[in-house]
Amino acid sequence: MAFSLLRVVSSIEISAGLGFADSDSSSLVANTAGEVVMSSEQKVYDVVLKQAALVKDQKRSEIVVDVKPDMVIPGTMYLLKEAYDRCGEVCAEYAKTFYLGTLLMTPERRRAIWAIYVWCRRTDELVDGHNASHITPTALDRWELRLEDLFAARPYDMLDAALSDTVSRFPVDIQPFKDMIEGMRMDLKKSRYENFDELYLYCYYVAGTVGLMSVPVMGIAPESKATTESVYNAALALGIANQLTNILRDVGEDARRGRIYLPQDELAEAGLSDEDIFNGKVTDKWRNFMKIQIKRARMFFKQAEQGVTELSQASRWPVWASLLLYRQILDEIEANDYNNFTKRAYVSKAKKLLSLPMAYGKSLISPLSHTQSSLLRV
Ligand SMILES: CC(C)=CCC/C(C)=C/CC/C(C)=C/CC/C(C)=C/[C@@H]1[C@@H](COP(=O)(O)OP(=O)(O)O)[C@]1(C)CC/C=C(\C)CC/C=C(\C)CCC=C(C)C
Ligand SMILES: [Mn+2]
Repeated sequence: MAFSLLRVVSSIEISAGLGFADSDSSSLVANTAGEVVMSSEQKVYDVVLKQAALVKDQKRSEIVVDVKPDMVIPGTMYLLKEAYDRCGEVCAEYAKTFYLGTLLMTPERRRAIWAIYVWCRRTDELVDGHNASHITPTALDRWELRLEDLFAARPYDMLDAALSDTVSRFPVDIQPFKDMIEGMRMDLKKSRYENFDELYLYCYYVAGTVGLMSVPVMGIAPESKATTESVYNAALALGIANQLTNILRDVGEDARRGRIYLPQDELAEAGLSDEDIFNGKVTDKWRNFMKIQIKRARMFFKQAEQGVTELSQASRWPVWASLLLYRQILDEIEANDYNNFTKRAYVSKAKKLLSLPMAYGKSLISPLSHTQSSLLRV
C-alpha cells in the first residue's frame, strides 16, 4: 500500500521500541463512540496525494494578477516587487536564521517562500496575536474567503498580492492553506486532545501544511529517484516534528492559558492528569511520559531527514538548518531535566551558529550519492 511511509506511532509501539508497525492497522482508529473510522493520517495522506499529483502535472494556467483598484501604484511589476520585498522584511524580522537560509535559494523561489511564510505568520497571528481575543470563527471564515480570492488572482492587499503571484507560478494547491485555517478554528474551540490521532490532525493543520505548501516552491532535485509522494510525506513529517517539538517546549506556557496539547489517553496511561500539568511538578512519571513524547518527535524528524536530500540543491540548506535547529530543542528539554513547566528550552546562539555549517555540509549530499534512500521509486 502506498500509504506505508508515514505511520501514526502509538506510545506502545514507541516504548516497545517497535517504531513503524508493518500492518495497515494505523489507517483505522476507534473514535470516542467506539466506532472504527479513518485515521487522521489516512485523511492527511489524501491531501498529500492531491498535492503530489499537482506537482507532477505542473500544468498551471497563466493567471495575471489583478490588483484591487485602491492598491494600484504605478506599474504592477513595481507593486509586486514591493510586495515581495515587504514579505522578505517580515520574514527577516520574525525568523532571521530561516531568512538567511532563503538567501541561497533562487530569487524566484526565495520570494515565493517569503510570501508563504508571511501568509502563515498572519494566519497564526489571527489566533495568537494582539487581537486574538476578538477573533471568532466568522473572522476565520472571512480570512478563508480572502484566501480563495487571492488564489483566483483577486488579492486584497499587498501581501496577498505576493502570494497570489506565487501560487500562479508554482503548483501549490489551496487545500493545505485552507487546512491551516481549519487548525486555527480548532484552536478556538478545542483545548484537549483525546489521543495521538486527534493531536496528529491538529499538528498537520497548523504545521504539516507548511511542508506541503513549501515543497512545490523549493522543488525536487531533477536527479532525485524518490517518488513525489514520498518527498511530500517527508515534508509533512518535518512539519509534524516541529509542531510536536513546539508543544513539548511550551507545555507550561500553554497550561497557563488552560491548554493541554498532549494525548489524554497517554497521560492517563502514564498515571498523569490535567492537574499534574497545571501543578507543574517534575516527577518521575512526568520524565517517563516526556521521554516517550520526545522519542516520537524524533521519529518524525528522522522520517523528514530522508526527504531533505531529495530537494533541489539550493533549497536543502534552509531546510537542514531548520531541522537541526528545531530538533535541538528536544535535547534542551532533556538538559533541563524535563522541566518544561517553568523553563523554556532554547538553543544557544553558539549552538545555532554551529548548526549552520553542519546544515550546509549536509545540503551538499545529492540524491545520487544518497544510495541508502528508502524513498526510491520502485
Ligand atoms: C522534504 C522536506 C523535509 C521538505 C521540507 C518541507 C518544509 C519546508 C517544512 C517546513 C516545516 C515547518 C517550518 C513547519 C512550521 C511548523 C510551525 C512551527 C508551525 C507553527 C504553528 C503554530 O504554532 P503555535 O501557535 O503553537 O506556536 P507559536 O508559539 O506561534 O510559534 C505556526 C506558528 C504556524 C505558522 C508557521 C509559520 C509562520 C512558519 C512558516 C514557514 C515557512 C513557510 C517556511 C518553511 C521553510 C523552511 C525552510 C523551514
Ligand atoms: Mn502561534
